[in-house]
Amino acid sequence: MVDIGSGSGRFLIWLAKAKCELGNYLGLEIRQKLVKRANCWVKELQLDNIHFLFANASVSFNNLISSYPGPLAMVSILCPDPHFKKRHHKRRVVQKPLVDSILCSLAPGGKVFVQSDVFEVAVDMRNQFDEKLDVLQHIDSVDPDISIDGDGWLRKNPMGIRTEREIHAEFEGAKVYRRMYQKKLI
Ligand SMILES: C[S@@+](CC[C@H](N)C(=O)[O-])C[C@H]1O[C@@H](n2cnc3c(N)ncnc32)[C@H](O)[C@@H]1O
Repeated sequence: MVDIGSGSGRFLIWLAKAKCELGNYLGLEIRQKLVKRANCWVKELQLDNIHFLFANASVSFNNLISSYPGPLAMVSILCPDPHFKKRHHKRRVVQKPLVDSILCSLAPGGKVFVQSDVFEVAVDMRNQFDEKLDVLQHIDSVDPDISIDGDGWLRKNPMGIRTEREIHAEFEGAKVYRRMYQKKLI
């Protein structure tokens, strides 16, 4: 699993501890200090199934992942930086080339999980992944236990582990908008 913009690493470290049977976890983060600190925690916790890499995912995702032997089970992009100003939207991490690379690297049945507490950013991510509904399907059409609200957002975090930003946003009373997709089997 790859978490893009892993921040403090909280989410991925908890996941790697809780679901060690599921495989390997890689966090990509553009802030080197956060990467260093997260890898220190990994060492202290003696986890051998997780690593954080200092990388600009927009530029390096494809290269990094193509050197990994085997397809990905999941890619998450959780509360990415919003870059509110219109002229800065091109700095948002979810752009067409990244979406295409993610879809290429996912195993059939592999999942993409995106969320944001900023509605406009969530809609932007949703639009970009909804454009790929020939390859992907939204998880509510696959898993009857998944509940979505009237606007198509997941009612709760399906991973059961929250990110740092998510905790902060929910503590402040904000809604977190979530979508999860699964790559079709054929
Ligand atoms: C708002 S924080 C959210 C962190 C974490 N996902 C969470 O939900 O708590 C966004 C993170 O993405 C990182 N980031 C932004 N652009 C990135 C890029 N192109 N590649 C990798 N990380 C990036 C930022 O440094 C920051 O740590």
